Amino acid sequence: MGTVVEATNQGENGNVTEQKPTVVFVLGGPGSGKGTQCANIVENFGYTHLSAGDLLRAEIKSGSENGTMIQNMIKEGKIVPSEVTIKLLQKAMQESGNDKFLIDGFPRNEENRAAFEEVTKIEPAFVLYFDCPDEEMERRLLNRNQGREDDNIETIRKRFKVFMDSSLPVINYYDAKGKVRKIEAARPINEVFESVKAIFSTKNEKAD
Ligand SMILES: Nc1ncnc2c1ncn2[C@@H]1O[C@H](COP(=O)(O)OP(=O)(O)OP(=O)(O)O)[C@@H](O)[C@H]1O
Ligand SMILES: Nc1ccn([C@@H]2O[C@H](COP(=O)(O)O)[C@@H](O)[C@H]2O)c(=O)n1
Ligand SMILES: [Mg+2]
Repeated sequence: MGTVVEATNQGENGNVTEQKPTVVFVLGGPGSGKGTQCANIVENFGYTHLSAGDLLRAEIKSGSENGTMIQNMIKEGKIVPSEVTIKLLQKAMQESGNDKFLIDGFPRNEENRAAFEEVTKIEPAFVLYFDCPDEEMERRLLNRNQGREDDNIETIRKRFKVFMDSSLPVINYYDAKGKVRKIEAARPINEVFESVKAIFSTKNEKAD
């Protein structure tokens, strides 16, 4: 993704190479606490938090030509085509001025994963995975009260199924590459963050 990063390196052969941003994918079921913990990570570790879901909701509000399609997909708990989401992520990365990103809720399926890799050539430094039982996630979502159209029991069940069928395989893909850092998420927020801190304090932040 030539447009995201302006910094360059001189390689051993004299070629000028791009310095890629550090990307951490933050995954986990709906309501597992991704957004909550990302806010803590931003405060403590200087990352920029990009929630794919938040970017899609902002796109609806902006009056974009894709707005109705995105809204319908979110209402059904379905995954928006990668092309749309990746463009929003790329734009947000460029505008941030940062080179360290928590990409929350992405990649959500194999199509997201492969397309991001193809378009950006970025490999995540690691994948933070919040593992939480459905009953706890359901309780949290039904109590969230942020006016989200997808926080109703019917859509929540669809989102759980999409997570199991489409998102878990992505986590398994990265697990096979030794990139997954799994967190037990069904604990109080501060306890979860202690585990998160331990991961970000170890030397596994660099890309590749
Ligand atoms: N460890 C926790 N214990 C209890 N409640 C929590 C915990 N973490 C987050 N919550 C609450 O659960 C709700 C969902 O959390 P959050 O929005 O961070 O989840 P999420 O993984 O980003 O969900 P989504 O995928 O739907 O965006 C929020 O109301 C939040 O305050
Ligand atoms: N990569 C993604 C991420 C999200 N969506 C859609 O947004 C909904 C809400 O996402 P949250 O992460 O905020 O829970 C999700 O259910 C999808 O409909 C997407 O399509 N692709
Ligand atoms: Mg969230």
